[in-house]
Amino acid sequence: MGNESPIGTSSVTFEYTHHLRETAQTKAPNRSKINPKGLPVMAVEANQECLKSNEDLPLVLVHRLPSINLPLKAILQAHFHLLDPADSPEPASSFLSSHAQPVRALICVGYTPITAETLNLLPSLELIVATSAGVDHIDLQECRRRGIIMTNASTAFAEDAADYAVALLIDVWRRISAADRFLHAGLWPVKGDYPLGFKHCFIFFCFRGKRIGIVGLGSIGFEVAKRLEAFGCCIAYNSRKKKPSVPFSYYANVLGIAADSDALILCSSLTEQTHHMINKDVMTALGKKGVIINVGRGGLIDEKELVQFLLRGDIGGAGLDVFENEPDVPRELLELDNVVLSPHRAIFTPESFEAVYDLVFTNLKAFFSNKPLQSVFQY
Ligand SMILES: O=CC(=O)O
Repeated sequence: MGNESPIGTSSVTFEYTHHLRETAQTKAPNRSKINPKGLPVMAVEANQECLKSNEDLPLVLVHRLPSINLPLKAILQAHFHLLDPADSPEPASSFLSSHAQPVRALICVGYTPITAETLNLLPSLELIVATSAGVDHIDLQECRRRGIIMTNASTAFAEDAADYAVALLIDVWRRISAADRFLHAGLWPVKGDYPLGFKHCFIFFCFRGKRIGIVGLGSIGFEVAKRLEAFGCCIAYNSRKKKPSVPFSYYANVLGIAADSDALILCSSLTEQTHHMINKDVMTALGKKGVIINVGRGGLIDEKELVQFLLRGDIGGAGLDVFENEPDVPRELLELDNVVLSPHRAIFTPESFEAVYDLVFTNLKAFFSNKPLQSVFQY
């Protein structure tokens, strides 16, 4: 999720809408104007009124950079007493010191960093609800030490991220973007058919029977597996633990899965343990025809090594939605036809964000009623 507003959907879920309509009708039965976000205007106003009397609602801190919006806020305000330092002229740290001592639950919006210093200002914090799939912007070590529970949005984003990962693989193996550039440049009539081979090597690969190694079989990885199984691929996975209910072959280490795969698809979270897990040795094991797809985080790969492997032809190609120093992309990659690049957009669909609304709302409700949480981050 980028630094711009990550939540820009056109509709909201039934529960929110239902609640808002009810509120709107009670407070102002004659008005039914709809605001641009699809919420009844009166409901939003009614929620603002609620604010005046919402001290009894469960307290939730909104943690966001002022540049990141939370349109969900109007809806949440009807159910929770939201504390949002970004709305106050006070510096965030003094706002937190004076108001946030009793906060037990926090919504972390987008990639707003949560540092140990911020956590120190929140002595009662028990739950972080992240609106992103990745949580590498949060001090995980400190959260673990404090026993803070964290939920992320990977279940909400899983299908869209998986579609994108498969699309990148199709593009790398079937050279769709490269062929598109060839046509856009007007080269078909000049150079003839788009070349099928390069240096004695066929560049288009079919999917049937190809060995796919999924690194990180969480909700996103699992959706990738389902899709590629339907393409006739053989699926294996690497994760911290073997998953007893999963029919795919398990590899305890990434070197082993790389050696036995035609493509590695990275779906893991970035943590201290997974940082640069795709290193020189792993790329060597993957081999000259091997392809890497990354919809996790740039830091999973030693990017400098990746560039060298691609330039030398020591791996077959890459499809990358994420990079180590976004928005900077290594310039060398821009020249390569066996590399498909995308500006961290795998999860950006209105449907995904609608699912995030649901998840955030459901988890906060569950937490304050001592019910089980969804999409709990394991760390
Ligand atoms: O990359 C997207 C996310 O972490 O939500």
